[in-house]
Amino acid sequence: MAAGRHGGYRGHGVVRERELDLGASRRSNEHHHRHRHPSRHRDSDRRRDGDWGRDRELSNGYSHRRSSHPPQRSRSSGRAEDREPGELSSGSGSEESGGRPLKVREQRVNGVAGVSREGGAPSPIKKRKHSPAIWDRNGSKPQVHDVVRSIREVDTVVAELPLPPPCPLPDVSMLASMAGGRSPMDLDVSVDAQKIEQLQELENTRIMEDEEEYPTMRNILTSRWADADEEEEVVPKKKRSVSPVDSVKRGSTKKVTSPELGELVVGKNSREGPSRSSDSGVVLGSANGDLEVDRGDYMDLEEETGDDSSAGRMLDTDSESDALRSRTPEPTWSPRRCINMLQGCRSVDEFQRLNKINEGTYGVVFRVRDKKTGEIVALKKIKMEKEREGFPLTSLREINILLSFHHPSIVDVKEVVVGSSVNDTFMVMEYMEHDLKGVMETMKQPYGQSEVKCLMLQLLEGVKYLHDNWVLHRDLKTSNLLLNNRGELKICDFGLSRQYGSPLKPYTQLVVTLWYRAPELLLGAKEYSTVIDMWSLGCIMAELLSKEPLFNGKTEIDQLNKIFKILGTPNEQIWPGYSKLPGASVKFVKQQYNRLRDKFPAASFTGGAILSEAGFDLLNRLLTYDPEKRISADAALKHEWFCEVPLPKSKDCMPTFPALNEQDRRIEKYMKSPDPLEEQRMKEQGSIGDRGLFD
Ligand SMILES: Nc1ncnc2c1ncn2[C@@H]1O[C@H](COP(=O)(O)OP(=O)(O)OP(=O)(O)O)[C@@H](O)[C@H]1O
Repeated sequence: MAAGRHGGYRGHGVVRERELDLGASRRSNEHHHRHRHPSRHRDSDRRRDGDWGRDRELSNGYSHRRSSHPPQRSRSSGRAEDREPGELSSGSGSEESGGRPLKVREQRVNGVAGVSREGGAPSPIKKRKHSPAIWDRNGSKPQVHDVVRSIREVDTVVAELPLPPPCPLPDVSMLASMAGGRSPMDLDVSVDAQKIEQLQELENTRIMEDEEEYPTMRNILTSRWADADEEEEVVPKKKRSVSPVDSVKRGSTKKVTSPELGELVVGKNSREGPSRSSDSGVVLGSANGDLEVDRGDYMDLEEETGDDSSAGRMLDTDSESDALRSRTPEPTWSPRRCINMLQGCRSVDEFQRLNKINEGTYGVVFRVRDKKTGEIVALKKIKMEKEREGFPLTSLREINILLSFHHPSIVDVKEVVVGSSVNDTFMVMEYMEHDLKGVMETMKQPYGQSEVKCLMLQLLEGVKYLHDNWVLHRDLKTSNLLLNNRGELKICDFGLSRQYGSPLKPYTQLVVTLWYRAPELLLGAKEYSTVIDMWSLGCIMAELLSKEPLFNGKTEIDQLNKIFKILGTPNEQIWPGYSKLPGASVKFVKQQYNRLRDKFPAASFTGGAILSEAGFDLLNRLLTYDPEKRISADAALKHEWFCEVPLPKSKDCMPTFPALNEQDRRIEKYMKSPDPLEEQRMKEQGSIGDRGLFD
């Protein structure tokens, strides 16, 4: 099975030969070129992005002899304004459509899923979601100093909004009708939509229940994507710890609190570790001194002490929060509601366990056989917080996104199944033989350029699809990229993903595994968008080419130093706005620009990673310091590198490997970047020697 249909594992000692696989490449290039680069696209791309063939200075500060590339359209003035956030589109939201979601038809280009613009054919999966931006229309942001007024305003705002009414608590009859008395396996696409609705209801129910607990914290009750406005909430303050980010911004007079960069506010039993979400419990200090909260972060958390009221559970008491607290009803969460929501799902007993694939921070993944159909699938058991009853909201988000999104580069979630209790909930996913991290650890030589192109194209297609649909993945890394022996790459693990809206809002910085975390996050930027994912893609591209993580820092400071060492220390000139970032006040050693080419030369006599001029240009664009200038997924897909020899390898010709996921994974001995939650836990336990940038 692991050998795939190629009759055996293709070894990886012939990388360079593969580069010369020009026959297939040429064919696929013609095809690729026809579909991916029709002249009208190229013209418009050039108009927008400039001709990258002329001399220019790279936006990460490196002077480079290729062409100047004018800054891309401003992220705030591009798609974000043109298209209503939350509008689901599988197409490329390019300028040709004025940024509106295009009606597209998916097609395979060189074995890689692509999209083409289609005049009128509606996308079968086009779907409108409720936009977080809707909630911003008044531009009002509740202030900490006026919590009581905010409470009233929240009520008013909620009453005004043209969104669906608050979802009723689910009941058995609703669920019975949802399931239609049939197995979820029998459900067709329309019923699938019902399942998604059900998940949305459940997510909303959780939000509502939290609202019941914290009525003053929530101003969005009904939107499935309500959490996207996470930081608009107003929370009474409690000084748990002081963030150097805030110190930098506000000096020593700060009144409100922010945990340290990415600090996780843990539940009542901190020894049990943080909540399911990396976002969970993260409190952000806003520039104006108000306290802003990452919405989802409260969902799964319990009070720190039993006698704390829920509204003030993470925060120090002051008179406002006391007043607030006195109005706060006791938590009313009932696990029964969750159980009800899961009725109609098949039982996990209908699957035969074959082996445990891997255990991540948030779930355990098993390889199983569907007893009914014989199909091999992956089951991800959702880890529940021990400290609190209830279904983790972030797991709901992950299920919700994965059930909603269908794309060849995104792992397909088929259904949700349950065990004997609500604590045993599983996502049934298509089974993939490997993840990219595991594959690279077993490879003797790194991928060649044509293979990297094949993988990067698939990855970019998936990321473009997410961004077009207003979702940030926020944890792109090699272990979250699954591979099968048909050469297909799929993005998984949407545990940290989140919808974003326009205008940009502050989000928690504690996202993205350290090694793949964008510099603006490391430096404490509170507003970020899709380009944080693009930085991760740059790190992944470099890792594919060299088989080594590009920046493997141990702490935030170490990570920044590693980045600066290779790309140079940024300054206001190459990154306008840099000096205003909280972390920029730290005196970093001045490093010269830009040593990336040393790592990826155009030719190598030692068998090291090589990268053409165009490939290097793309890598530089992905690793551009200034987020405004960093390349988008859409533009990256059209990059010249994918059109030059060696052409992207077709998926069918990609190397195959023994299926790692058919064995229980050994304890990982490999260098591993802690994920954001793990990182937080280590910080709390003091096991990161070199404290973080803002500690
Ligand atoms: N559909 C799948 N098929 C095969 N293996 C999978 C599948 N989904 C996940 N895995 C394996 O399980 C691992 C963990 O999965 P996932 O990243 O979804 O869990 P997690 O708990 O969120 O992990 P993390 O700690 O990295 O955030 C993946 O790296 C991959 O090796």
